Amino acid sequence: MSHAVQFINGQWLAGEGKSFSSLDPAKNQQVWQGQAASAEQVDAAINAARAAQYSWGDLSFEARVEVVKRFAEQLAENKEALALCIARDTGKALWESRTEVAAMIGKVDISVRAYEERTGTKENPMPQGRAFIRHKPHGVVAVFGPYNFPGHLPNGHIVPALLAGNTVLFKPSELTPMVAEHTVKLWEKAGLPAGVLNLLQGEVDTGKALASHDGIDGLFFTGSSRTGHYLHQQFAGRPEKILALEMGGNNPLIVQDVSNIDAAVHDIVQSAFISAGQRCTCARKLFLPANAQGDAILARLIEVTRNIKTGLYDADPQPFIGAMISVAAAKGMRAAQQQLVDLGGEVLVELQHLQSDTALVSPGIIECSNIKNFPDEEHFGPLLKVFRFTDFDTAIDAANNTSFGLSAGLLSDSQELYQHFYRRIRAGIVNWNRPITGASSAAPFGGIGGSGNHRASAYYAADYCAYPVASVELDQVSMPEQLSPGLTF
Ligand SMILES: NC(=O)c1ccc[n+]([C@@H]2O[C@H](COP(=O)([O-])OP(=O)(O)OC[C@H]3O[C@@H](n4cnc5c(N)ncnc54)[C@H](O)[C@@H]3O)[C@@H](O)[C@H]2O)c1
Ligand SMILES: O=CCC[C@H](NC(=O)CCC(=O)O)C(=O)O
Repeated sequence: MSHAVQFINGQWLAGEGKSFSSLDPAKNQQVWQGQAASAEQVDAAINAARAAQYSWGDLSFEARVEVVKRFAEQLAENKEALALCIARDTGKALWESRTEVAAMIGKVDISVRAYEERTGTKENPMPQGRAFIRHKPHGVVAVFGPYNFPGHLPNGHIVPALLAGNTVLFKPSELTPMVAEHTVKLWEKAGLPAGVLNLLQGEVDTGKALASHDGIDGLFFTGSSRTGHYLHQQFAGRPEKILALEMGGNNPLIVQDVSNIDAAVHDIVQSAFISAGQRCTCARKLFLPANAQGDAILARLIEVTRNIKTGLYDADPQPFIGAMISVAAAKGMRAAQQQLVDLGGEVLVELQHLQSDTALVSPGIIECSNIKNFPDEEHFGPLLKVFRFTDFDTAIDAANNTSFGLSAGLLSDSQELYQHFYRRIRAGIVNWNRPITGASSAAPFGGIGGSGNHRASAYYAADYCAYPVASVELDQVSMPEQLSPGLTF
């Protein structure tokens, strides 16, 4: 009998579509198998969400907060099991999976604060009556999640959407279905009413059936710029449906005038190689001065990078990075490295595919200063490209020479240099002497250019989960103190 992996209208059901599975990319073992949701099941889930929306949205905000806080309690009670689930579905080291679960728990209180601050109710005095600004939910929204933070990032849409009174159709990445199932079971234990959150597991066909369905009022997406642009085109001509796109990056990190070389190298490594380079905010391009200090930083970076431990998510001691999401992703990084060599890049540390039947790779560094027309592509893995510069503004111009604009950073002892960098750099996250990964949930999280559509997530997710309603109200209809000219009563 097929595994009941779809959660529709409060019931766990087997999918009616194609069978698919998830492999533990570190151990090359199947950890999950199920059938995708069919178009008919997508339709049924949307109908269930629509049927549940009025009663969910009619609850007081406080009542919705109670349910969401019970979910946070479930996360806390099950944090180790969920962390192991994330590690097995993604390959990421357990120490890091635990931080992802912690981010999921922290998301709840932050989202409650954000809702109240960004979309709460405000009353303003007026001569006759009362003026209010309130917010209302869009209705039925679809949430699409990526594979790299399969718990935390869909959670960053689902929690604010539910708090605002929306009902949700959740379409997780087909690469991490086990995490999605585990998370939705915790929502079920938290007592969400039937139909409020529906899980639609499947591959692209399921995603297309959901995204193209006229029964959704909006779609909140985290994933690649390729898919995001596809969805943006699909929603063209449908301004009545809200679309929030959180997409990729091709992020620069510039270093100039640092006195602590080890600290600079630490922040470069933390920016480029954490999560095996599978974070949207990872540093992809490192700009180093073409001088003795730049040489010293590069030499130390090469030495530290060669000693980075890659390993199984449950190894003891823990590795810095675990496996990438799939063998295909690992091969893709090798191909990207070769493409850059063919364009004139020089391998300083070779990105190696450590075990051909797993996704374990070691991080790589490639000197790309001599590559003309450097490809503006996101290589979503642990491959750092190095560029040497002699003029700081030229480095900033090169850093801005991208269609993306998610994260950027400067490592420098000079505040003046940072103020100049801050004024010139184009990105939604701009850091100084801190890694450019690890953004706070208590701040807006979004990029410009091909990294987003001006709907920042995290603390600003509340903004796209509800629409404003301005009202002027009087307890009884009554005549104004003074009639307008030309009126006779
Ligand atoms: N900006 C951010 O907040 C952020 C965060 C994490 C990851 N990302 C980006 O996400 C990417 C990695 O995630 P991914 O590979 O899972 O992204 P992806 O675009 O391949 O998939 C994301 C989701 O979209 C679905 N999907 C894919 N193609 C679709 C289609 N044609 N129609 C409908 N649905 C479709 C997938 O099933 C999945 O649920 C990287 O580019 C990374 O930079 C961005
Ligand atoms: O992979 C993409 C970025 C992951 C992470 N960013 C966040 O967690 C943003 C905060 C939030 O969405 O709550 C990072 O910056 O490393």
